[in-house]
Amino acid sequence: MLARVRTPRRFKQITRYTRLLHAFCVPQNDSRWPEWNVVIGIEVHAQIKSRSKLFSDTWTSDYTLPPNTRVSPYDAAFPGTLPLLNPRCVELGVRTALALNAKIEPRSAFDRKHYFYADLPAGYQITQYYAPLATSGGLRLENREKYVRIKQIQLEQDTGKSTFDSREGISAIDLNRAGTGLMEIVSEPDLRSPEDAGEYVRTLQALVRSIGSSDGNMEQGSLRCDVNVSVNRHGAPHGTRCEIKNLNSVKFMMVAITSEVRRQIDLLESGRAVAQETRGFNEDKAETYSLRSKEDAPDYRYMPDPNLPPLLIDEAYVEKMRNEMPELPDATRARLQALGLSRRDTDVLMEVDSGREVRFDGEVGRGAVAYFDQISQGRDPKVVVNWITHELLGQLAFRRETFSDNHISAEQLGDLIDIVQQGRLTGYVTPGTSGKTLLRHMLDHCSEEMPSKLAEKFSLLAVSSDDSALERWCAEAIAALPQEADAVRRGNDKVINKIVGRVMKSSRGTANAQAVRAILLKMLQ
Ligand SMILES: Nc1ncnc2c1ncn2[C@@H]1O[C@H](COP(=O)(O)OP(=O)(O)OP(=O)(O)O)[C@@H](O)[C@H]1O
Ligand SMILES: [Mg+2]
Ligand SMILES: [Mg+2]
Repeated sequence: MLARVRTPRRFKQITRYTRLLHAFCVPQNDSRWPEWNVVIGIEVHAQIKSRSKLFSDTWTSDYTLPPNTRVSPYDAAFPGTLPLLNPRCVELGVRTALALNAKIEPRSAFDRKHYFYADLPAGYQITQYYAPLATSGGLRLENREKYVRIKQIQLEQDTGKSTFDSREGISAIDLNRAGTGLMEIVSEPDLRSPEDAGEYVRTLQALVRSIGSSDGNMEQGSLRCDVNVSVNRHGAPHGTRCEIKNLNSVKFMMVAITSEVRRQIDLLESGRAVAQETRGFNEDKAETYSLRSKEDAPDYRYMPDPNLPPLLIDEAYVEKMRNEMPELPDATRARLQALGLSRRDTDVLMEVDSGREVRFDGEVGRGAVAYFDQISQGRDPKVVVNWITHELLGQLAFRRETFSDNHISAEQLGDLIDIVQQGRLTGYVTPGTSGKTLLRHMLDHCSEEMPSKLAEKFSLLAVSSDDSALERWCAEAIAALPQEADAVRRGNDKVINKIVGRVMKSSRGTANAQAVRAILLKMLQ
């Protein structure tokens, strides 16, 4: 007989590391480019979700505000104004670094990166170049069994926005965004395909959202990617990289990488070389184009910012942040699956959840996972998830609404699930259908009324056999049908169905026919 041996933890760890090692070293055979290895590293810029900007006390804005309504003299680089570091931005940066398992540097510093552009009034951007906030982290890609190393995380300022009006021939400058805090999260070149890159950005997006450090909204520009791509033949060292700037959708990023890989392979196969350059992406043509070559790369003249002291972070602060960390997506997934939810249901809940608001001051998240957690207290998790993902989300989708439009509270949905599960709903339709009808009614009519009360109002609650209403209806039916009643008394049992029918009619279908029959028989004995 085979003995069952528990796999020691260390062994499991070693297997995992071997797998990781393979991800780095083993050539990937991709049928799209069978002879080539693709190497990708991504710089993600995530806008920090703080109330005020990185170095001024002006409130951060979103794209809906009129231009230049959130600008302080500092943001506009008026002479004599000085930066003052916003501790909230540091806190959210540290939380992000912890979520990425990175090492928080006890001493980091701010530098000036000089370049001239109309949306950068000071002529330099404050960033962390020589000493970043955090280093050597990593992110696990659940669906691709991959671990991507994170080189560093740094804090920096966002720029303003310039829009060129080609008819008038002028540029319009909006400084609302100028000075907003950004986290630049730089990966090592560990990604090997457009799909890896897509999964990496989505996972990172879910992570920053789950800890509330960024909206991570690519369409609105609060998460932007610079993607570095190179190709090499199997076994050869990494090739020369090109950096594609400012991609703001996962889909376009994947298209941009595919097209860039093909361009580089075509160059190399025709005997030419790939020149290191910065490139843009044309969405209409699905092509990348050259912005500037390495030779034209601006000299940023980095220098430490003389107005900002080094940022010192002690272990006690990091420990405090670590203790206050909310549940991270990996842990949430594991917890939900341990409750018996299917992978699909878990994914749906977490996907719907990703737009959630999470605050650290004790307030609970308003997302789908929090909703599920609240309702599943004391109820069957699988039944609850079914009501949320199938019934509720299904009806919301039918109404072209999303989860954030849902106004049914956790208590209300919990109550609805209870009355359906306990078989208290009945009617001419099946209990499940009545439940769905009630749910639809609740979505149509925003109210705080509990479903059990609504069911009572609409006579959808089953009347239990000990209910006095039942006996009253039975007595009334006997009085209304004296001949039939006599027939039953004389032993003609079949006639009782007519009296039962009468009672069911009085109860508008809410009575339990078996119970009615039993009561009638007792009364007519
Ligand atoms: N051979 C390569 N192929 C693809 N990507 C690479 C390669 N070598 C490095 N990279 C990636 O390029 C990126 C370099 O980013 P980093 O911020 O360090 O420097 P940079 O792009 O030169 O500076 P800047 O922040 O000014 O754009 C990293 O994500 C890294 O993983
Ligand atoms: Mg960079
Ligand atoms: Mg770069």
